[in-house]
Amino acid sequence: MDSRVVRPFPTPSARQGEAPSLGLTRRMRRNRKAEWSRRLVRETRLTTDDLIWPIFLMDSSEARSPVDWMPGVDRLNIDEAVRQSVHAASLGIPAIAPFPFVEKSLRDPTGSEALNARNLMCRAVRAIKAEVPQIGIVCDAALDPYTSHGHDGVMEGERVLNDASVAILVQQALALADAGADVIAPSDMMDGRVGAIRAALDASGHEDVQIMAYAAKYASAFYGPFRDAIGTNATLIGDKRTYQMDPGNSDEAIAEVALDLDEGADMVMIKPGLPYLDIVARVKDHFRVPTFAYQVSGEYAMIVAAARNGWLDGDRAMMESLTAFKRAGADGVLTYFAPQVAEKLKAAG
Ligand SMILES: NCc1[nH]cc(CCC(=O)O)c1CC(=O)O
Ligand SMILES: [Mg+2]
Repeated sequence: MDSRVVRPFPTPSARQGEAPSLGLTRRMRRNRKAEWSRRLVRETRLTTDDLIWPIFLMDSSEARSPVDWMPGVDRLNIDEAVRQSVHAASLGIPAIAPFPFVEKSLRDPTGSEALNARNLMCRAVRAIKAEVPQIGIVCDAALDPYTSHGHDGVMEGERVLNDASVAILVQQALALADAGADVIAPSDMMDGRVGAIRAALDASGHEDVQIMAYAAKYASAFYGPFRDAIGTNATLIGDKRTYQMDPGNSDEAIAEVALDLDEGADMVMIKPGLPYLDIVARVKDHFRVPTFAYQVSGEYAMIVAAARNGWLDGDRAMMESLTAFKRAGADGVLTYFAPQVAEKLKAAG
């Protein structure tokens, strides 16, 4: 050990000037002494270009209805979703990711409403594209908003079927692409769906539609508030552990990402976000491809709930958590905070 660091500590009563100097060569605090210097040495920054904004859609004459488990987040009707997309584009947010709250009467065992070219998602995508063509629209491919059992695929008894589900997801993806989706984001975790969707998109003139694969999606408790937002907390039977990943696994995430890239994914995603930053870092280091993370509903709810109790500074926790995604290697983040962050970054200049 360096002898300089074993000197006796100055007594607590000693004032700074009177204390014997530790004689340090390197003082890490020097670069932190003022804001200009902290700015100069900062390694990562969050920008508006890093944001994808997930929004919730509903079929309603009301413009908005609050999501109880996500304070500050509302479901939007199509007109309001268009207005909010205009707002997001004006703030410079590159893309939105709509999710539908589907009427209970439209949910059935096979999620057939997902294939309806006039369903809520398809109508919203068309309306947004017509009004704000410059904003990217990332559309989820999964059946859970549409199935009476709340699973992302179709079932036989207790089992969620893989290949039969993929056949339907492909049709759903085509309906979304026909409506004008820029990116298809399969969140279902069936095996082989990226390749099947890619082939079908290519065969139908949608070569330019990108795929953002929810490649490493874990069976997580942090999706709770999302299931309130789209009404699957009431429908879901059992859990999703036979298709979403086990939270204990890391090598398996590498295998999942490798498969999705081989099958044609343009971008990959890790989900949830903050509890899985090790996976984000590992995937980015390993593959060097566009890598995204989803700061999911439960992460949003934790920050907002604590902030509303006065237990933490919500704005700072929001910025810090999102900067952490960038530091871990994410190229961008899906976050319910997107418009707040964009406003804040704009105000800061
Ligand atoms: N295909 C379902 C889906 N797509 C996005 C989320 C969660 C997003 C969030 O919690 O914010 C989920 C939930 C789930 O798998 O049950
Ligand atoms: Mg997979």
